Amino acid sequence: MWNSERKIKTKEEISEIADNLRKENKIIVFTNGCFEILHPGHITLLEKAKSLGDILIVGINSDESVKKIKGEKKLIFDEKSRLKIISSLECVDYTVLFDEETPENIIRTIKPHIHVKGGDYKEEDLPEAKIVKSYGGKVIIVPLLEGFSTTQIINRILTLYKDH
Ligand SMILES: Nc1ncnc2c1ncn2[C@@H]1O[C@H](COP(=O)(O)OP(=O)(O)OP(=O)(O)O)[C@@H](O)[C@H]1O
Ligand SMILES: O=P(O)(O)O[C@@H]1O[C@H]([C@H](O)CO)[C@@H](O)[C@H](O)[C@@H]1O
Repeated sequence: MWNSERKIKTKEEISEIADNLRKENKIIVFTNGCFEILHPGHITLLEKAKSLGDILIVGINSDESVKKIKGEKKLIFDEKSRLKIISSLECVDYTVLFDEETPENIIRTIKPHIHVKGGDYKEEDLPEAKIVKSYGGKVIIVPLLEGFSTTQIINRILTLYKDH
C-alpha cells in the first residue's frame, strides 16, 4: 500500500537517519522551502536535487516559520498539507518540518553533502551556505524554470476570478 506519510520525519528521526546514511556512504542532498502551492518550478528543482545524490531530504517551513518570514499573510496550505504534498513525490525520500526563520539548525543536524536552492537565490545570500561550507559540503543553485512562482499563480487567480 502507498503511504507517503511514512516519509515524514521528526528532527530526532532525521538526525539518526542522516547519521546512518553517512555511515553507508550515501550522498545526502537537502533543500528547503515553504512550498505553498506546488508548481512545475518546484518539481524541476526537486528532481534536479535528487539527481545530484542518493537521498533527497526536504526541509519544510512550519506554519509558525512561514508567519515569521512572511508576516501574518494567509497560508494557502497548512504545514500538514504541505508535508503530505511534498512527501508524495517520487524524487523525495524524506521530509522534515523546521520552525526557525532559516534552515541553519536543521542543516547543522543533517549535514547534507549538497544543499540546493532555486535560481531566485544567490549562494552569497544564503545564511546557511557558511554552515554547509564549514564541514566541506557544496551549495548548488538550480536555474529557475521561467514563468512559475507561487506569487504569479496567486496573482493569476486573483485576476481571472476577480468578477466571480
Ligand atoms: N520556477 C522555479 N524554478 C526552479 N526552482 C524554483 C522555482 N520557483 C521556486 N523555486 C525554488 O523552490 C523552492 C521553494 O520556493 P518557494 O516555496 O518560495 O516557491 P515560489 O514559487 O518561489 O514562491 P513565492 O512566489 O511565494 O516566492 C526554493 O528553493 C525556490 O528557489
Ligand atoms: O520557499 P522559500 O521562500 O524559497 O524558502 C525559504 O528559503 C530561505 C533560504 O534557504 C535562505 O535562507 C530560508 O531561510 C527560509 O526559511 C525558507 O525556507
